[in-house]
Amino acid sequence: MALIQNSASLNSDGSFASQRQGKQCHQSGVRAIVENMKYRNLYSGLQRRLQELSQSLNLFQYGGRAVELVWSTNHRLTLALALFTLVAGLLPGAIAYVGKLIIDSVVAASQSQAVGDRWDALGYLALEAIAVALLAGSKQGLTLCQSLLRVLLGQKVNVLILKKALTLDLAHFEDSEFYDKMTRARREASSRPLSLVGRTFGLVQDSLALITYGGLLLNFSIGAVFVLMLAAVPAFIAETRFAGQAFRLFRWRAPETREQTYLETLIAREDFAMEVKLFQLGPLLLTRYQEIFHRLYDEDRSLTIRRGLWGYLLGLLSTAAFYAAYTWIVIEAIAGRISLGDLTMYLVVFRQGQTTFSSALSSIGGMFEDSLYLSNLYEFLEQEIPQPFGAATKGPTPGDGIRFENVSFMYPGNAQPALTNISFHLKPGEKMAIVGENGSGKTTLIKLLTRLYSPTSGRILLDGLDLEAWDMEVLQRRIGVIFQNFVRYQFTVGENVGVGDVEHITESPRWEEAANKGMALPFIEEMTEGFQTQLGKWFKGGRELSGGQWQKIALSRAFMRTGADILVLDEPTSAMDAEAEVQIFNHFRTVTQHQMAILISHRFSTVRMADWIVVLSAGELIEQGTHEDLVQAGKRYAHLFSLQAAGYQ
Ligand SMILES: Nc1ncnc2c1ncn2[C@@H]1O[C@H](COP(=O)(O)OP(=O)(O)OP(=O)(O)O)[C@@H](O)[C@H]1O
Repeated sequence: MALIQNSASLNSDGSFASQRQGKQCHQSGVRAIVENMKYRNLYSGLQRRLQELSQSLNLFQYGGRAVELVWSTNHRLTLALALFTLVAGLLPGAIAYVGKLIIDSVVAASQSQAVGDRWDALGYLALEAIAVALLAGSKQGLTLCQSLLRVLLGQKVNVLILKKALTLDLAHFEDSEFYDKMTRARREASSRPLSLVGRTFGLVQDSLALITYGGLLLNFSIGAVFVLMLAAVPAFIAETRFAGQAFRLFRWRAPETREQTYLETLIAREDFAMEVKLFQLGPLLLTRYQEIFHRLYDEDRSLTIRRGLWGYLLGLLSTAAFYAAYTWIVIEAIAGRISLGDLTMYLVVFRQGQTTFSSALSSIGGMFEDSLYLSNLYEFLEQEIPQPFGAATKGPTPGDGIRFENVSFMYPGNAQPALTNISFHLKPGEKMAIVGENGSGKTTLIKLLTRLYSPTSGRILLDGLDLEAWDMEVLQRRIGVIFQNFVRYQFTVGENVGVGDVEHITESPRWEEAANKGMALPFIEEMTEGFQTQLGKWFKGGRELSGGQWQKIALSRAFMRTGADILVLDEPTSAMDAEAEVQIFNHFRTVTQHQMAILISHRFSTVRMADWIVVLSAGELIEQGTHEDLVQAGKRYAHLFSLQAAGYQ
């Protein structure tokens, strides 16, 4: 910028000088700007590269964390792994050295023909055989430890992930990025950590071998060792950079991978099969799946080709350095300055050094890939989850019931509030119905009441105390709830009812009582295995229920919480026949006499039985009162009621 200003002032000053002078000044100013830009570009390019490199190098820290993880999984196996790595790393150098001793002693023995020299040669031979046997043993030991650790570690990481998942809020499950992290973590839980450990130890082993080779070469020339190490640097940097790029690619494409997984699920899962078949969606879904694959494959191919090409070219540099040093050694041997044994040892060192070197390079590449996984795993495990802070087990005015005071709520990421300024009071023993068109906020209101979400503003009070101040467990014990999308567990009938109160999940008398209240008992008793009948089709002998029967099971589940004084039913009878519905509600009133109940329904025949009705529209409470009041008022409720009544005439 300074230069641009400078050049401008030169031009304006130039009005006093000759035109030529002005032109010269202008030209030199432009040249300076161009030079400056070049340096700046070069500098920022260099800075970017360094940043990329340091980001890539940062990933190495996960090697340490992986070792920690393995250590905490099983101390003994980790120690054994380290020991075998050490032995497998040091022995190749020792074997090369013993090889030299064998040749030298053979040459000496053939020249002297002395018995002692012959025994020396045979002794070295035996030593080499022992070392080779040890090496094979340590490699086998490594494989053994790794297979055992793989199983233990897979289990440990899976449990860590699942434990964390249990602490998550509902909002986390709805956050697609976070959900991505969790699915990726789960997908590769059993293989990646150990693979990283295997590669970290592999790298240590290769490095040890390279160091011992270097040590052997040191006798020959320190310069040669230095040149060989220097020649390895470009290949190392290139590998690190490409692995870093692969990492970034992996992160960017998370949404595509998720889409692929989703398409796989649609095509291959039993719950979607019926609709996919009937709508003939199969070919369309498969084409989409393949398109995503080809897009990803094109990116992968280009990176893989560049990585391979650069790896080969830069590898050639180290090969050239190797062979230059090798030629030097051969010349020294011809000149008789080193022994035949030395020559053979260096030959082994060079040959094995090359293989070890390329194996170390591929370990580094692999370590990066594994580190990506671990960085994702740790990001998931270390995500802070704010814990509910309330600890109260009772409110200041027991028997006050539930109060909503100016409650508003907006879902994270939404532009419109789902609820605005909702206020009402529900007293103990009262039955309240919520009505409103689709999307008016009925289910959201229930989610706030059950504390799956907290209001954006306003308060919800139970017994005069804000829900936020209640101990979460105590609060949840007081509420029995079924949502419209309740879970159809692939468990037995009894357990499907029992999950409503996990502390009594296996108590069959309770199942029976709850199933009776939920009106599921008659059809359960008709099944040959009764409460022991396996439900769903995932497991052998499983039986499928009708939609209405499932709803009765879910309703019974809500009745498992005998201590609950609040019952929340979100469209509990939508799949039931008309007779069952009437029966259920008459029955419902008698079994919930002292409980508060909140009921969401689109059927006015049900709604009219409530003591109090709340009408929602676009997130606002537009009317409330008894059925008779609201019909008389002649507003929205009366209109909807008469519409539905007309449909039955
Ligand atoms: N998890 C969510 N994330 C973001 N927005 C949501 C979420 N769930 C619901 N919404 C939005 O909040 C509004 C209210 O939804 P809600 O499910 O409470 O309606 P509802 O009255 O229960 O509808 P229905 O009668 O169809 O069950 C809708 O506009 C909906 O799009």
